Amino acid sequence: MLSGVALLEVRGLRRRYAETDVVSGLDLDVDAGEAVALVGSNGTGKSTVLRCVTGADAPTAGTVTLDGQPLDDRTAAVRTALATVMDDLDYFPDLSVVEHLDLFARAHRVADAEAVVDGVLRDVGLVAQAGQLPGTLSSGQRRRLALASAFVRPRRLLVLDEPEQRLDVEGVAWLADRLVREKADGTAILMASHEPALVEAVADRVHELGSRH
Ligand SMILES: Nc1ncnc2c1ncn2[C@@H]1O[C@H](COP(=O)(O)OP(=O)(O)OP(=O)(O)O)[C@@H](O)[C@H]1O
Repeated sequence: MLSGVALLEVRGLRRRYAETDVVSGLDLDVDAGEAVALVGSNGTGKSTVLRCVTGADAPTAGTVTLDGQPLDDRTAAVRTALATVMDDLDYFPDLSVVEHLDLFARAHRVADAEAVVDGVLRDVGLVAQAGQLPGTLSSGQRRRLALASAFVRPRRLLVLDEPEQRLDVEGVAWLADRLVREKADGTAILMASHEPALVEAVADRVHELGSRH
């Protein structure tokens, strides 16, 4: 971290669709080892904020910086630092669970990829499904694979859109514990969530969207 500069800084973020400001002037900071949660009713702009942060969408106004530099998802430094789990992870239909994770880890040049993948498979509870193709997984297992894909690669900032989706009660408890460990390892987390127990367990600060940002 540069002194006085949060790892992630969002300033004056505005996103207008047609004639409506979905997000109007959001400021937030997330530092290494911190988690910030975006909460609010359906349609209040949580995913829009996350997409503007990751570069999947372009803000109408405002800035997003990582280490004080404009966050540009085309740069190698940002692609190494930023791990996202959004709604839309696609899988290769002919690669197994373990092959997907191996691919992510090796593409990001993770040292000892095999051991890292083994550990994450155990952690997310997909050891028995390691050889299965994505199309044969349950929806909760596919969600666990999406989360696992973020945990096998380098990361300084995790951006998670409703990471609790489709997880069972035990899975949500595991996720809370895992995200607390991520923070302890110095990872910053920005997440949108509808799960109060997850927010309570993980978030250092909560931004409620939909009222005043
Ligand atoms: N590409 C788009 N074009 C027009 N409107 C959009 C577009 N993307 C999002 N919106 C609108 O912006 C608003 C915010 O959507 P967003 O997905 O950010 O909400 P959310 O808070 O994540 O909701 P949820 O809790 O349902 O996931 C919604 O009214 C949505 O219809």
